[in-house]
Amino acid sequence: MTQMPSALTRSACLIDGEWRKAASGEEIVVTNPADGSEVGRVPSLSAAEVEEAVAAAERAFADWSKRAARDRSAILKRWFELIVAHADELGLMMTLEQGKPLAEARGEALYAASFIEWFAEEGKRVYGDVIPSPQTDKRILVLKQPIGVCAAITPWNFPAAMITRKVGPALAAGCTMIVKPAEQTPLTALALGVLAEQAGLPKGVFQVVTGDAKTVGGVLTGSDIVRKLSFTGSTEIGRILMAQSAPTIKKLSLELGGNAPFIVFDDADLDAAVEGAIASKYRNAGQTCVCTNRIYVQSGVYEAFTEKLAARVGSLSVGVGTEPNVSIGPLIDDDAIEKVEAHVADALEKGAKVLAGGKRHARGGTFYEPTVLSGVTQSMRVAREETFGPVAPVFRFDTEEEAVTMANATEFGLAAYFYTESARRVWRVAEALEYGMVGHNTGLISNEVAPFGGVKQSGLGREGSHYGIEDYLEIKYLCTAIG
Ligand SMILES: NC(=O)c1ccc[n+]([C@@H]2O[C@H](COP(=O)([O-])OP(=O)(O)OC[C@H]3O[C@@H](n4cnc5c(N)ncnc54)[C@H](O)[C@@H]3O)[C@@H](O)[C@H]2O)c1
Ligand SMILES: O=C[C@H](O)CS(=O)(=O)O
Repeated sequence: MTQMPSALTRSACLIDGEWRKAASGEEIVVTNPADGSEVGRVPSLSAAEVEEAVAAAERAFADWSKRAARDRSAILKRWFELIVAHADELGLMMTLEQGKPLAEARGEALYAASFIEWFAEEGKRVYGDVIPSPQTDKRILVLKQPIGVCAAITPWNFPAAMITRKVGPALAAGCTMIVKPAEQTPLTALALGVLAEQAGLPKGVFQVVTGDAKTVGGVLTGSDIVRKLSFTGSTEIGRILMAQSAPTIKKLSLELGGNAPFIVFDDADLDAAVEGAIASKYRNAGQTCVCTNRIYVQSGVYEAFTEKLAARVGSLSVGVGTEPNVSIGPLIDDDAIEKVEAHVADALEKGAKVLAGGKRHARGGTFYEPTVLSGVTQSMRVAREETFGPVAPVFRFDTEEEAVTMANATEFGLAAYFYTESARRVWRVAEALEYGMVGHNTGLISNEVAPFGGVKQSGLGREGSHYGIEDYLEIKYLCTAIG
């Protein structure tokens, strides 16, 4: 049985520079989605213990916010280097608690590290403004200052990157951060805490708390000391947290659900489009917020594209993430595979056909065959709901206008993709798609330098890029009389 790397594994929370268990002794068991085996345990903290972390973050803010950006940057760079140096161990931890194949998991560790490296530099370029005054005896300046104590609540599908995409800008800006990871994948978050300590982050600057989501979330959203909440997860929970944050007027960053369309026009490079669809659809077994959820193919190439896609999908290997050459790991839990099954069943009942997969994998558990459905229509659940699994429903369209209208027919607006060789069409379609991020002739758009985020009910704000640090800063206007 593959074990968690002991040097990075903690069964305690990081609070005020100490590794602490819950006074009650209550714990949350962490299991491997591939076989349900226990891979670790973490504390189930009480509200009072989370409050202690909030108080520690406030104490740490006094010094951390006043340090020179260059000094904060130096510590963040050491953290970056340690994450890179431990990418193999962090990858193994993610495979064991989240299920993704080792190669993907190690890739996520490096992706997570890239946000720390990026914001270690961005923190040194938090510039203000000097504005020409309308009065000659006054000077007008704009300062940017760190918000203060921040909290982050993160999802299970990217146990490392969804944390560093928030903690990197927060700490670079001079804020302090308390993270509540998903109950399914807390061990990776705690491992980041181990490396943060080794990097020299002062106590209280970065803390990791685990426990009942409503209990921990209730403290983090209800405390007036916490001035900002950054949440990544479902739109349903995002609405709840937004409402809970209202009484204290918290600044919010919300990275929520998606329902990405993938449009293939008649003039597309079909082989490239198939590879792009594979990359976008089946990454993390389809469990990413920017995964293609609907594939729209123009009539002239519908049969050719679906035939190529089905053949390619048939070559994807399903297995335990620690095994070699595995493309598709298990889904995170029973609820996840039951939702995938329900979406496929609904589509088939309404006339769709299975071109590949279409059922649970012979390995059992939460393994599902990578699936391609043809003959899909807007009346089916896969058109309206985020499947969050390895299912590619392929719709047919005739005109560009029809494709864009169907692509936009959702309350979500995170990512969209389209393939065409027409330069004129690139501008028309990219501007018409109601999404925060658009990929043209590519199915992979995520990196640390670009603004990641959605519109409509996919969220608020942007992460990564030079925009990402703005959400952790307050603008102060200074008017000084010199007469
Ligand atoms: N936009 C993005 O960048 C992005 C990235 C990853 C995942 N997601 C979305 O997240 C969803 C899947 O992830 P998930 O299942 O972990 O989402 P989720 O919303 O169920 O959980 C996300 C986090 O919220 C916590 N949580 C749940 N209920 C809570 C409550 N009442 N109070 C406080 N915290 C609570 C969970 O413990 C977890 O830490 C999908 O919709 C996916 O699209 C979005
Ligand atoms: O689930 C969506 C995350 O944001 C993952 S990624 O940033 O697209 O890799």
